[in-house]
Amino acid sequence: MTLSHTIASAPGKVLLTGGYLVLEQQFQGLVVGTSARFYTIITPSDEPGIQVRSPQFDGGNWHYTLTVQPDFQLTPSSSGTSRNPFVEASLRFTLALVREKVGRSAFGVLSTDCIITILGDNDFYSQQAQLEKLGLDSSYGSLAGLPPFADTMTSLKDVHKTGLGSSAALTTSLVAALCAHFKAVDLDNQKDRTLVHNLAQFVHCFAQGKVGSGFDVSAAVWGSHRYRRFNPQVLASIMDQQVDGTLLLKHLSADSFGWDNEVAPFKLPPGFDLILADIDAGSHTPTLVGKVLAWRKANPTTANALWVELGSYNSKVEQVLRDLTTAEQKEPVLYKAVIEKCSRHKASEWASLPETNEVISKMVQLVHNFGHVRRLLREMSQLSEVPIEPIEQTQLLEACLEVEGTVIAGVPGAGGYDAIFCIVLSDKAKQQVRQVWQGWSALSVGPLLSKADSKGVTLVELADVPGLANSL
Ligand SMILES: Nc1ncnc2c1ncn2[C@@H]1O[C@H](COP(=O)(O)OP(=O)(O)OP(=O)(O)O)[C@@H](O)[C@H]1O
Ligand SMILES: C[C@@](O)(CCOP(=O)(O)O)CC(=O)O
Repeated sequence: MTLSHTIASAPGKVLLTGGYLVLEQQFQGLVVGTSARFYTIITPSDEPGIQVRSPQFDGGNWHYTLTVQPDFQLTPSSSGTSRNPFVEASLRFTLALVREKVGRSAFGVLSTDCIITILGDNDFYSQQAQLEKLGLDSSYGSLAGLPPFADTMTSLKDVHKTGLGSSAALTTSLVAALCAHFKAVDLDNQKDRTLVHNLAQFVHCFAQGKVGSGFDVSAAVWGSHRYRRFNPQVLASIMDQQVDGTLLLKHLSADSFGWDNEVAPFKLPPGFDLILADIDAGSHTPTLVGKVLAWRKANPTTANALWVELGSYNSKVEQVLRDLTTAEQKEPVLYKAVIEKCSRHKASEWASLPETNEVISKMVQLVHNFGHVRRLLREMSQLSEVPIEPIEQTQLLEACLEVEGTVIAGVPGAGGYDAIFCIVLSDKAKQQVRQVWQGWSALSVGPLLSKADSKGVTLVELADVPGLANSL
């Protein structure tokens, strides 16, 4: 039987609230999907084996041989550092599970010879080399002029990533594309989507060598949502290279016992635009996380109180954002007028505007609650001596908040010197914030093109995505 090509796409993420806390089931995080996405294209081939290409990278080529008799085995032809753990784990475990799901005899008649092309939106990686080659600065306009899926002119090992979650979006798009290509799932079916989620979490954890919080894979599958993690035990028991398809299907199916993660859909309120910047200084997230957790362990009483207070302000931020969405549905005219009005003033001035109404008071509460979130993150920084919102970032965020129409400015995820996000109310504010970034000399601040996009993993057609066909 021959199959035509299949393309699956999954988004990147920004963790607005819940950094560090989402590692624990007791707490939740607010994660927003990005318009930057990964695409996996599977094309049947006459050449034997599975060839995987990442044309944006030097050395982005891997070849695998799959045998099913006498044992199911995936053998990579590359070795050592040139192997790609995320691609390899996606292929090994997804194909094993697919074979079990579609039935061994049905799988036996399918050809698995194919070419798999992996493409990530430019926003996932620093575009500095392309911009320099073209003699362009790193402004928003220059970035927007680059071709889609531009060559990074470096290897995956050396590329500067921007923190949108490339490995999670890659894993999710590859797992979903394989499942869909071999007709093991229908992504419109909730249980099948849950299977894709559980499998992508397993693959991602296996490839990174530990069970993490999983919010990045969750965002790649479900898009924007309020996230509560799964019990890590659900994966710990099957984290084994030798795990077979039967066991995988049993543990990863939607009905399987133990999956207690929560996904509550979420969208930014109308008129709220998310903009992002990559900070060139960068931080090593695992080091930050390791130090914060070590401090938490050594100081349980202080840390617990801080975690609980921060968790409560994180929830308040989410609730006000939800209330604003409801207010827009109930009173669209008033809501629009308030957004208009607030876009012409600094957030610090909103509390003293002469008008009083429910929407303005929600806007003021949002600013107030997010101020507390940042205060508590700075307290965490000071107590643990980890630069989560370091002073250089505080100064930049405060400058962004001086722009009329900026609602929120913060460090996403684990914080550090990696990135910042702002939520603004107008195009003018967007431009002005980007001007602040461009003129900022204390840190090198590079804008990203991404917007918020709440859509999770999907199948797409070649013609629907500019640049996709040219990259094949
Ligand atoms: N385009 C790609 N093609 C193939 N593999 C990729 C691609 N992009 C990322 N990867 C895989 O993901 C790995 C990077 O994962 P890692 O966990 O280090 O970063 P990350 O936390 O996902 O980064 P970020 O959030 O900054 O994007 C790469 O080493 C590679 O194995
Ligand atoms: C600190 C942490 O909660 C968030 C890290 O997020 P990011 O990779 O910085 O987006 C760790 C995690 O959940 O993986």
